[in-house]
Amino acid sequence: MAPATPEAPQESRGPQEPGEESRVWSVDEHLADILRQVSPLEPLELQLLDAQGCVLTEDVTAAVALPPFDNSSMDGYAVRAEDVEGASAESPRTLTVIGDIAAGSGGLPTVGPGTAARIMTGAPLPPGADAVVPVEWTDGGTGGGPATAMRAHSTAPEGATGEVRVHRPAPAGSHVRRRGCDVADGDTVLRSGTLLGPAQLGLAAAIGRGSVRVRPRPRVVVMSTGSELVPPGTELPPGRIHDSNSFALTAAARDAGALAYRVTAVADDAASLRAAVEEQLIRADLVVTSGGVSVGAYDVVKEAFSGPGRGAFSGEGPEGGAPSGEEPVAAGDPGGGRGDGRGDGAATGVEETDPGAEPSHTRPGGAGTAGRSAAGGSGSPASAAPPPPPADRVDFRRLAMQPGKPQGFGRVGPDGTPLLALPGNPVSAFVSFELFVRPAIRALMGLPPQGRGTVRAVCPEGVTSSPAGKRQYLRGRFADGRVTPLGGPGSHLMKALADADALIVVPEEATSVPPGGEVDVILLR
Ligand SMILES: Nc1nc2c(c(=O)[nH]1)N[C@H]1C(S)=C(S)[C@@H](COP(=O)(O)OP(=O)(O)OC[C@H]3O[C@@H](n4cnc5c(N)ncnc54)[C@H](O)[C@@H]3O)O[C@H]1N2
Ligand code: MOO
Repeated sequence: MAPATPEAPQESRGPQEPGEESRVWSVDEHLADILRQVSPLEPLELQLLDAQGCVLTEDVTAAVALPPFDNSSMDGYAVRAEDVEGASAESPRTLTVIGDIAAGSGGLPTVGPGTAARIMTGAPLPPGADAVVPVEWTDGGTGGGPATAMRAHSTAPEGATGEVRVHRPAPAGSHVRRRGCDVADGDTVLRSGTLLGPAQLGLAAAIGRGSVRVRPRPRVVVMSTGSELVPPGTELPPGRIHDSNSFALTAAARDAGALAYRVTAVADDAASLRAAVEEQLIRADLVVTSGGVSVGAYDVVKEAFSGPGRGAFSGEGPEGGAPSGEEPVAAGDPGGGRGDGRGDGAATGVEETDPGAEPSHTRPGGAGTAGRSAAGGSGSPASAAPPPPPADRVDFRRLAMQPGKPQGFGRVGPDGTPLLALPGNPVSAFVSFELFVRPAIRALMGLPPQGRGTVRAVCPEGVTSSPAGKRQYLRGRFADGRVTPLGGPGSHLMKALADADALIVVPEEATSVPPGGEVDVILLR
C-alpha cells in the first residue's frame, strides 16, 4: 500500500497547466496531493451517541472515581469478616439480618457484631461491614441447606429480616469492589486522538460525561454520472444499465466512518452536473463522483470541471449572493456562503437515499469556511482572517495504476470542498475509493490516512501478466498467509469483487508474479 506521507510532485494552485494532463502520476503522488489539501474538520461538542466513530480532541478526565463507592460484587450478605471466621457447613455462623440494601440505596444500616445486611450486586457496602458472603454460601435465611438464590423481595419480604446461617468464611475485602479501583478521581481516562467506539463511549458515560469534543463525521456526497444509468428496482431499457457505483461508494463511505448521501445519477450534461454538485455543497465536506473522467466525447465530469475553473460557483450559490471564489469567505459571515448546518442540508432537485440519523449539531461559525479550519482548531469561529478559499479547480490525471487510471481531484465552491472524481468502471471506482477516498475521509476525521491492513502473502498461483509501469490491484481471497486471485483484471468484473476480501498489489516494476511468489495484500475486511 502507498506510504502514509508520500511527496507530492507539485503545488496545485492555479488552473491546470497545458500538458499537465499528459503526465502520468504515481498512486503515491496522487494520494499525497489529496492529503495535502484535506484538513481535519473543526471539532464540535457532540452528545455521546452522536460521537460514535469520531476522534476525540480533548483529554477526558474523571470527575468521579469508578466505582464511586465501595460496593458488593455479589448478591449476598454484608458481614464483619471476623463474625464468619471458621464458618463451615458443619459449623455455620448464625447472624441476625438487619435489612436489605438494594443497588441505588442511600440510607444504609450499620452492620454491628453478630449482624448482617442482605445486599445486592452493585449496592453500597454498609458501614461496619468489611466483606460480602455470596448467598450460595448461606442458607438464604431459610433455615435449610445451601441456597441457590435469594427469594424475591416482592413475594418473600421476610428475607430482609430474621436469621441467616453462613457456611463459609469471607476474609475482609471479599466480594467488595473498592471505590476508585477502576478509575481514581482526576484520572485521564481517554486521550485526545482516541477513536470513540462502544467501550470508550461507555466509559465516558460512566464518569458522567454527557457530551465530548470530537471531530465530526465527514459528510460525503456521492454522485454517479452517466446517461446510461437507471436506478436499481426499475426495468432496464435497451442499452441501459443499473447504477451500482453510487450504492457501492455510499456504502464504502459509511464503512469508512462518514455520513454519506447518495444522489441520483446525473446525466451526461455538464451544466446539470455542475448545478447538482453546487446544490450539494451545502451539506458536503467531500464530494465523490463516478464516471465521466476518461477521454470519451461524453465524459461529463471532466467537461464540467475542466477549463478555467476559477470562481466557477461564485454568485450562484443556493442561498444566492455567494461570494466570488476569489474572495476570502469569513467564518461566521452569514452572507459568506453556505449555512453549513449539519442535518439541514437537504438539497433539492435531486433524489437521495435516507442518509440515516444525523447528529443534531451545527458547525461553529455556522457558515463559510468554518467547517474546514486547519487541524487542531479550538472550534470557536476563527478570529483571525481565514485563508482565502482556493480557486475552483479539478485536475484530471492519468495514474500509473490498473484499474483506476483516469482520476480527478480538486476543490470546488466557496469553501474549497474537496472533490474526488473516480472512474466509472465499477471495480475502478471501488479500488479508487480504497486508495484515495478512504484516506481522505480519515484525514477529515483526524485519523491516520491508512485504514486498511496490508500483509505479505504467498500467491501459490502467481500472476501471469501485469502491465509494465503500472501498479496493479487484483481482487483476491486471503487465508492463512496465502492469497488467490479472483476473476482477472477486468474492471467490470463485479462478482469477483464481491467475492474478494483482499486486493493483491503487483508493483509497477513487475510484469508477473511467479507461482509461489510473495505479494503485498490489502485486506478489505
Ligand atoms: N480511448 C480510451 N478509452 C478509455 C480509456 C482510455 O485511456 N482511452 N480508459 C479506460 C479506463 S481505464 C476507464 S477506468 C474508463 C473510465 O471511464 P469514465 O470514468 O469516463 O467512465 P464512464 O465512461 O462513464 O464509464 C465507464 C464504464 O463504467 C460504467 N459505469 C459508469 N458509471 C457507472 C455506475 N454508476 N454504475 C455502474 N456502472 C457504471 C459505464 O457504463 C461504462 O461501462 O474509461 C476507459 N476508456
Ligand atoms: O483504469 Mo480503468 O480503471 O482500468 O478500468
